[in-house]
Amino acid sequence: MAHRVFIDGEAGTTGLQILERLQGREDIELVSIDHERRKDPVARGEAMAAAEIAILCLPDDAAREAVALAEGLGDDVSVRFIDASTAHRTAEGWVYGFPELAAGNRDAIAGARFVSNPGCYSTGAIAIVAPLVAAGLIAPDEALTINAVSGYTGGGKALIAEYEDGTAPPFFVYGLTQAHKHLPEITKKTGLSARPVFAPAVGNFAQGMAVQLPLHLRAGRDLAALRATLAAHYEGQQFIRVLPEGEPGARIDPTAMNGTNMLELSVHGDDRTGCATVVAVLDNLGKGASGAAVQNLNLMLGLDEAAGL
Ligand SMILES: NC(=O)C1=CN([C@@H]2O[C@H](COP(=O)(O)OP(=O)(O)OC[C@H]3O[C@@H](n4cnc5c(N)ncnc54)[C@H](OP(=O)(O)O)[C@@H]3O)[C@@H](O)[C@H]2O)C=CC1
Ligand SMILES: CC(=O)N[C@@H](CCC(=O)OP(=O)(O)O)C(=O)O
Repeated sequence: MAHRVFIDGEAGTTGLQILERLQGREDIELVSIDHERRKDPVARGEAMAAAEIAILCLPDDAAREAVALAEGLGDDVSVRFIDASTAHRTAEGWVYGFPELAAGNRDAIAGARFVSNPGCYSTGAIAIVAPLVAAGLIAPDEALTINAVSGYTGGGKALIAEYEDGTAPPFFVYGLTQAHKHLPEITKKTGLSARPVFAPAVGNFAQGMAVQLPLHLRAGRDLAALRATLAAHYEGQQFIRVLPEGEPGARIDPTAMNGTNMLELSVHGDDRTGCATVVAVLDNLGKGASGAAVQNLNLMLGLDEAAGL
C-alpha cells in the first residue's frame, strides 16, 4: 500500500519542488487540499489526520502552528513531520535531517516522529565545518568566516517576484547584522563554540548556491589534510562528493548541481602562501531543501533513500 504524504505549503517554492519529486511515484499517495483552502486550519488538520507524514513547506510561524494543530487533534492522530522551515532546527525533540553528517543519523531519522530539514546555506556550511572540527583541524572556538552566494529562489515567492519584475539588483550582500536565521544551527551542528561570521549574498540566477570557508593553513592543516579528512568523512555517500585536487577548475559555478540532490565539496589554495578556501556547491532547492526533504521522507518510510531523487 502506498504511503500517504501531505505537503503543507504545496504551492510554495519548496513545496512545488517536493511535489514534482513525489508525483508519479507508486509508493506515495499525495494527500491534497483545495488551493483556496490551503490556509484553512480545518482543512489542514483533516489532511494531517489522513497522512502518515506531513512535510511543512511554510514560513516558521505557520510551521509551528501546523505542529500545534496536529497535536490538538488528539492521540489518535500520529502524523510524523518533516519541517523544511527554520522553526525546529535546534529544537528539543527534533532530529536534524542530515543523514550523511554522522554515523547513526540515518537510524535516528528513520525512527523519528519529528525531523527538521537543514537550511540551504547550513547544509553547505555544516558539511564543510563539522568533519574538520571532529578531526581536530578546526578548533571549536576558532574564529571562522563563512561566505555564500545563493540564487534568488532561496528567498521564496517574495524574492522571486522582485527578480521577475526586474526591481531587484543583479547582486546584493545581506545578513549584515549577523542575525541570519541559519547561524544557530550552523554553530550547533558543527560543534563550534564560537559563532562564525556569516556573509551571504544573492545573485541574479534562480537556483544554486556556493558556500565558502576561507581558512589559514598551519602545521597539520594543509590542503591535502583538509581534502583527505572530508573525503574520508563522506566516503561511500551517494549525495556528497569530495573532488580531487584541481577540480572543478579555476571558477566555481554555483549552479553546477542544479536539478540534483548532490553536494560537491572542493579544497583550493596554496600551501606556500598558507591560504585556502573550502567550497560547497549545492542546489538550494535540491540538497538545500526539497531533495533533502525527499531523502528524509524515504528514510522515515524505510524506502530506498534515493527513491525519486
Ligand atoms: N526557498 C529555499 O531555497 C528554501 C526554503 N526553505 C524553507 O521552506 C519554507 C518555505 O519556503 P519557500 O517555499 O521558499 O517559501 P514560499 O514563500 O515560496 O512558499 C511558502 C508557501 O507557504 C504558504 N503559506 C503561508 N502561510 C501559510 C499558512 N498559514 N498555512 C498554509 N500555507 C501557508 C504560502 O502560500 P501563499 O503564497 O499562497 O500565501 C506559500 O505557498 C520556509 O520556511 C523556508 O525557510 C528551506 C530551504 C531552502
Ligand atoms: C536567498 C535567501 O533569501 N535565502 C534565505 C535562506 C533560504 C531559506 O529560506 O532558508 P531555509 O533554508 O532556512 O529554509 C535567507 O537568507 O533567508
